[in-house]
Amino acid sequence: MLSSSLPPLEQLYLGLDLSTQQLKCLAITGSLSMVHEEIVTFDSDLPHYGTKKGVHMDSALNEVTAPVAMWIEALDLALSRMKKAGFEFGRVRGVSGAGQQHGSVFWSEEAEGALGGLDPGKGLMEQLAGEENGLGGVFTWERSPNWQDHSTQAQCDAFERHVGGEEILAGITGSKAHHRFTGPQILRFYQRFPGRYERTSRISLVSSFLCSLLLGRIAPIDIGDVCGMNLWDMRSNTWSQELLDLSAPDLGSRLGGVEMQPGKHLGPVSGYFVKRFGFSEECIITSFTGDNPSTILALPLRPLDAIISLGTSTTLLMATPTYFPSPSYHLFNHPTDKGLYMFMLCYCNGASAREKIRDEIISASTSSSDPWKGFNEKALSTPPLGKRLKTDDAKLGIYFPIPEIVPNVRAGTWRYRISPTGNLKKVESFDSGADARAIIESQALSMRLRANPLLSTSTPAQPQRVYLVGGASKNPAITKVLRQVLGGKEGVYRLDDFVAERWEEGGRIVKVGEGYEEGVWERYGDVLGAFKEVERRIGSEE
Ligand SMILES: Nc1ncnc2c1ncn2[C@@H]1O[C@H](COP(=O)(O)OP(=O)(O)O)[C@@H](O)[C@H]1O
Ligand SMILES: O=C(CO)[C@@H](O)[C@H](O)COP(=O)(O)O
Repeated sequence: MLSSSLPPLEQLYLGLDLSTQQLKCLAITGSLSMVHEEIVTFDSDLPHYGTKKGVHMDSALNEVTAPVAMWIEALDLALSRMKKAGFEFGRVRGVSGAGQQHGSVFWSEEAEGALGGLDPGKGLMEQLAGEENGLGGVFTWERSPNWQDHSTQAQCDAFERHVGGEEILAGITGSKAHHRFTGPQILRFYQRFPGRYERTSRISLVSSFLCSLLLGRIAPIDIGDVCGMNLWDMRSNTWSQELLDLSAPDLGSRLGGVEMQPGKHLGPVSGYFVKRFGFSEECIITSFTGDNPSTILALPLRPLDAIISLGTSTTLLMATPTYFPSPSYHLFNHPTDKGLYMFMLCYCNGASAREKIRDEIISASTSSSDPWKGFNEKALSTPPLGKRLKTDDAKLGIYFPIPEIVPNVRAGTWRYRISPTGNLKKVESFDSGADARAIIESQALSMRLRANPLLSTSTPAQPQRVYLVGGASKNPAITKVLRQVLGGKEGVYRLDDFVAERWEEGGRIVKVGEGYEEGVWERYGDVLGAFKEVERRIGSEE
């Protein structure tokens, strides 16, 4: 928690982020200086939900969900802590926010009445959440499917079969069918719980759910986040009626309208927050969007600039004016700029995969106050591809402790050696330095391979600038290997503070190094074909 004294009457703006592991709440001034930060970490602050890294996993069903009550309690807790710390809610002029993408929340017909009639004498939990699992009549399911869920293969197949294949679905919705996308998830919900679906009157995304709590009525889904559902026709910017019909009866009315106007003022904050926390009646709630669309708004991206978010998921984001859909990546509507699209790659095996390898190769006895020290030393003392001499084999390792999205394969670890003549050989183990380096290299090689269609409009096929954000962006070994593999003509930068002073770069972004290292980038280019072949072999093992 960080608080500082404010000049009198300075107006404030609040930003909320409901991500996988935490609810973050930042208060900034009109000149974008941060004055307060409140973080509720689900596992440690709300341990009674029993989540691990914010979710419950049922490996037998490949199911990953989060308790909706936990999110409601997190909002209660964050705002209560701020009030206790003396935060002046009355100065807040506007609130917006972001949510982890794809997750859905199922409201009953009691929801609108409950949201609009909250008693300021009581907490949110006791009014919106019933006894059983914390939820009563307001929700028809106490859980929300998480983006790491892999339980919807049959439903994804149905989506692609229905339109004539993954290419066609990607053409319509900007993405092929993905397990985590809301359309296939709703189809599974309807098939498993037809009675609950029948009692569902509205369905929100995580972003519009959080917005609804503050607005005191169910908020529309936003134009960027809607593209993570496999239900939105990107060509006409309308719901795809054939995909709605495939998913569940009368789905359109349950999803409601989509907010087409970016950053729209949806209305004043609900009276509940005025009376309970002291918000001004004039405080405006604007559209909330997905966490990735909102990340792209943190920077004035130019063509071929890329943002890589190294959080629970790894995502690579770029802005592009061309709608060129492919099953290999996602295209979303840009959340604020009509006519621009957000290119995205999203990997499940980001932070947790790196942590797992770190814990496997670094014994407890060598642990220091920095849990990454040993891992970093090993990664940095190993040459690119674990290859010291020209006559050595190159080493490629793929580490997916949980099933992966890109490519869509089961959990597992695969290690291959590539001989100087290009022959691939599967092996059981590498030395620990090669493992440390290979996990970062393979995550970066996968991004390079898939971003190539967009990047190859320039020579060499590298991003202009690479901006790194999220938990691992402060790790020097991870950032070094990433820039060696991906390049970056104008260098690689880390955002020290998302909230820049009206985008004055000085002091807010830190150059972590040149992107392009002559000779090294080319060496990684030489193994891209072998990397693709390894992925093909892994896929055909299924
Ligand atoms: N110094 C570090 N080196 C590598 N990884 C780190 C470091 N610090 C934090 N992380 C990783 O960052 C992850 C959390 O990232 P964050 O962006 O806060 O997550 P979220 O996806 O919830 O927004 C943790 O799971 C951890 O593995
Ligand atoms: O599924 C995706 C994007 O498609 C994820 O990026 C989620 O949006 C959650 O992200 P984090 O919790 O890692 O920020």
